[in-house]
Amino acid sequence: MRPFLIAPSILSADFARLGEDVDAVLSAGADVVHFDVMDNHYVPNLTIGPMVCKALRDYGVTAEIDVHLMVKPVDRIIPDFADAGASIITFHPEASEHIDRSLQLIKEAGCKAGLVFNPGTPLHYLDHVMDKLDVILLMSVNPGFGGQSFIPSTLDKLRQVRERIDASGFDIRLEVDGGVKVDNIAEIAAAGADMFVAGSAIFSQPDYKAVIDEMRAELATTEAKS
Ligand SMILES: O=C(CO)[C@H](O)[C@H](O)COP(=O)(O)O
Ligand SMILES: [Fe+2]
Repeated sequence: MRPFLIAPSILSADFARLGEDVDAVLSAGADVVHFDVMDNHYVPNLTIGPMVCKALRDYGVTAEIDVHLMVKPVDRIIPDFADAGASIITFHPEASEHIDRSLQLIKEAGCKAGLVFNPGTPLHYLDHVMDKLDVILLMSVNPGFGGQSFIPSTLDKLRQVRERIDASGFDIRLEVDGGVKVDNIAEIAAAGADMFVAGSAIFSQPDYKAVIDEMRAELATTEAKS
């Protein structure tokens, strides 16, 4: 399995000083910036768009930016995020009229592409697009808000997707998003995830490095077992 990646969700960052907060979490050892885009239509919340992504790039953020689109429709906003410096763009298949086309648009724009599955979304959307995926993101909460509790049935879903990825032979990251914390990250990794979004668990603490170090220590116990 590939090295574990920790991706703080900036949904829980301080929006009044976003550049500094993103710098701080990256300096604390985070790998990827998870960027939650909510449209008050597909999900009942409204957050940030391409201008904020570009502002982070202009501020000097060079880490990968993982744009999690919780929007409907999907396609129109893809080129804007690519131009704004997104590295990875993921979307929810039920929010797209044409999943294959949306994936192609992301790739043509030069970004890595992924599908996101809500806790109740079936995995059959993977059936004919595995060759086009760089990331599969399993939501472990219902999308729309940070600070929710991890839904335990996600562990079984992770195991199923891990099997599908391994059987496919494709190089696909398995990302998990929602309620990830120090005390459950090892179990989540053991179920097959290799990329971990954590918002409130990191940004609610004064010392980001301490939390990220604790997460890595937990992940190391999983690595040692596998
Ligand atoms: O996509 C999301 C919500 O829709 C967020 O990325 C997610 O909830 C992260 O926040 P937390 O770690 O606090 O659960
Ligand atoms: Fe997210």
